[in-house]
Amino acid sequence: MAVVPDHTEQSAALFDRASAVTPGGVNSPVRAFRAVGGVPRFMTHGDGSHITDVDGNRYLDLVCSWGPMLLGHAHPEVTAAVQAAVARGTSYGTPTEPEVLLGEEIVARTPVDKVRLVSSGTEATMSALRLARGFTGRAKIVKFAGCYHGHVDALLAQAGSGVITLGIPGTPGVTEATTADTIVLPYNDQAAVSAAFAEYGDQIAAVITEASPGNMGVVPPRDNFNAFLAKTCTDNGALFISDEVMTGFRITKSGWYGVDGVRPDLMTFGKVMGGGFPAAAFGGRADVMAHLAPEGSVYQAGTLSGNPIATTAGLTTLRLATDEVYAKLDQTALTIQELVKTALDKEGVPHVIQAAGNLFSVFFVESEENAVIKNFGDAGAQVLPRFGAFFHAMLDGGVYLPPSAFEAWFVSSAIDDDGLAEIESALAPAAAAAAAVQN
Ligand SMILES: Cc1ncc(COP(=O)(O)O)c(C=O)c1O
Ligand SMILES: N[C@H](C=O)CCC(=O)O
Repeated sequence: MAVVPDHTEQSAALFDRASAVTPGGVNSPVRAFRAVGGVPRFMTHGDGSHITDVDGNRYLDLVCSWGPMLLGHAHPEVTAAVQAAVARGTSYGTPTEPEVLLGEEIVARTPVDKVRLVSSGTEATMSALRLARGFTGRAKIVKFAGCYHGHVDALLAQAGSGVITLGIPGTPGVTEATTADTIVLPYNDQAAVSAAFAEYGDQIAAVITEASPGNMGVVPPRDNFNAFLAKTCTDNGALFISDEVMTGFRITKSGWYGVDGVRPDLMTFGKVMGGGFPAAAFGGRADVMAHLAPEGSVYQAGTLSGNPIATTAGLTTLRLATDEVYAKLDQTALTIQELVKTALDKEGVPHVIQAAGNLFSVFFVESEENAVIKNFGDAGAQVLPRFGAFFHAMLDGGVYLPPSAFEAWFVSSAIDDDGLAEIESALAPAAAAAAAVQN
């Protein structure tokens, strides 16, 4: 059960101390509550569907560490496997069996022939780009506005997630030279892609896209956009890179690939495959992956890559993520969407809920008439103060949402009927709070 938050003194005190030693008081900008205001909550522990902060407030968690905690917090089998692995030793800088097992699991679940393990989604996309450039001998990369692929210099242009949440137009420190070969196009816009290939076709190494974007809110591909991208790349000798860091092993056993079946040349993974530890991966066609060192000459490396604790946590998580788990995640996500819609409709708050499998988000639009969020521009046209009011009322009601209107909501299989009831009772005052905000 959630404990309705009534104290935040300990979080406030820790935030002050954190701000003295860390920029903005956080180690990743999206945690800072900047877009919604208020004190970020410092968590001490999680159990199943809930997380508890230093003041003893207990929240039903719809962030799930931004995706990884598919099975909920402190799952007993994951915890036991990790404890056993830690007792054996934490890192050797040599190959180990768990990384082979995790690699096999990824290859079995997805269309990649070969996979290389890294420690973060950022590393995965950065390495996939380098490999694509090394393989094709070309420099230019196409990305889409509102897609976020981690904080890779060349991919920060018009990025989603914290970049849009904080309204950062471009990132100082990223040189013009670094982004000179990045072509940024509107998402879901086939004509724009065709025009870019007409102009630069023989210079484009790769198109990278979130498999189904979740970093400008959830904006699924329309009209077979991924299939169109894959074909356009093939026709022009470029590689199609599908970033499944957020969607991989979450939306289905493989990811968004399990929904649209479009086979990319390269894929990137992270989040769920680390089971709450830093593990990520990129993989793809055997002939492309063969260009990677030590087999080929495109260099890529990592002291902690394939770390035995992270790979044990990821492998145990994936093995527990059965068809039944995915069915439950889908049903839970559907029920929450229905609850949100009922509450907002009751208060007459215009909104659109968009989903990609069990990932979804709520857009507080000005009017519901013909409202579909297709791209970054549509996502940016929300009535943002409504989200802030809604977010804080949910938090006060014991439900922890992403503190941004531009992020997906994540469910875990640990959410039960009691958890759904907690969400339902938080929603009534939250919808009223959103309704009270004048446009
Ligand atoms: C689609 C996508 N790609 C890449 C990343 C970067 O992953 P990480 O934060 O592990 O570097 C993220 C999330 O941060 C993401 O959502
Ligand atoms: N939207 C980001 C990843 O998906 C959120 C995680 C972060 O940047 O801390």
